[in-house]
Amino acid sequence: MIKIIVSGFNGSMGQKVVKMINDSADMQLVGGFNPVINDLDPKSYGLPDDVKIFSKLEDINLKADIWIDFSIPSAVFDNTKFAIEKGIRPVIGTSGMSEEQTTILKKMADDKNLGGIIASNFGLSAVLMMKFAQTAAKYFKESEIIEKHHEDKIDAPSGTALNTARLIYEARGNDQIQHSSDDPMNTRGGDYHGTKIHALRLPGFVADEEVIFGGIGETLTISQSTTDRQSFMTGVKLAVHEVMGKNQLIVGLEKLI
Ligand SMILES: NC(=O)C1=CN([C@@H]2O[C@H](COP(=O)(O)OP(=O)(O)OC[C@H]3O[C@@H](n4cnc5c(N)ncnc54)[C@H](OP(=O)(O)O)[C@@H]3O)[C@@H](O)[C@H]2O)C=CC1
Ligand SMILES: O=C(O)C1=N[C@H](C(=O)O)C[C@H](O)C1
Repeated sequence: MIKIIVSGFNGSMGQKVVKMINDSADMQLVGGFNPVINDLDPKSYGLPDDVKIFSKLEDINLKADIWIDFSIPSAVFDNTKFAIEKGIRPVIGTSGMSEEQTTILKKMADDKNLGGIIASNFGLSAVLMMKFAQTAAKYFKESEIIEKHHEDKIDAPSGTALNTARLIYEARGNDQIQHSSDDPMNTRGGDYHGTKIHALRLPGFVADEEVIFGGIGETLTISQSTTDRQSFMTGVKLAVHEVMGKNQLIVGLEKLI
């Protein structure tokens, strides 16, 4: 049985993850973490009595195999550091970590031979979009990204958009167009590794992304649309199983599928 703690267990994603665990024969929810709550009674969240709810990292004293994190950008680094220090394999979906923070966490986990994953997106359509964009990047030197999310999303641009831009950059190698600085009205988006990113936050969206490549006399658009957060659960479940057999921290679900 794979014993799991869910950080952000009562959020939009956390609730889907809790259901996914409860529906899986080989997984067991042992703990939930959220420092914003006062009520530590599992029954208040519709959870069985044997699930322990924590509001302080230092109180977490459970034996667990996996730490799943869908919390907030400002907390995810410390949460993941805590899990790695405790020898709990991190499966991290929370966005907003810098490349430097990811590098630090990867080194910490790798030094302990601890499996884990940080994935900007657990959805199949987004992961395939990133893979296709990597292929297209070899043939088109210019690209821009438009990402569209619900109005409650804290961070911009999205982790997926940043990861897409980074993968495009890696695929191009040195063959990279350099952009001049942003125009004064800042209507041209932010530049990340040579790809401009435009972030929309509007009611009506869950999570969409378009990667647009421009060439001489032609454009190529790769787009994906998320209409239900349930779509992320296949990837989260796969990640949980995969990291149980790994001894390093993987960055990106595209490395596993
Ligand atoms: N990788 C992927 O595939 C996906 C990633 N995400 C990312 O996951 C994160 C969560 O998204 P979503 O569920 O929509 O957001 P929600 O706001 O619905 O959920 C976040 C939860 O975390 C709680 N929380 C606040 N502070 C902390 C903390 N320090 N530690 C643990 N939990 C905390 C919040 O509590 P309270 O509400 O009480 O403040 C809330 O319950 C975001 O960063 C989002 O970008 C989302 C979808 C897919
Ligand atoms: O906040 C969200 O909703 C999502 N966040 C992730 C991101 O920042 O890319 C993944 C997906 O886009 C949904």
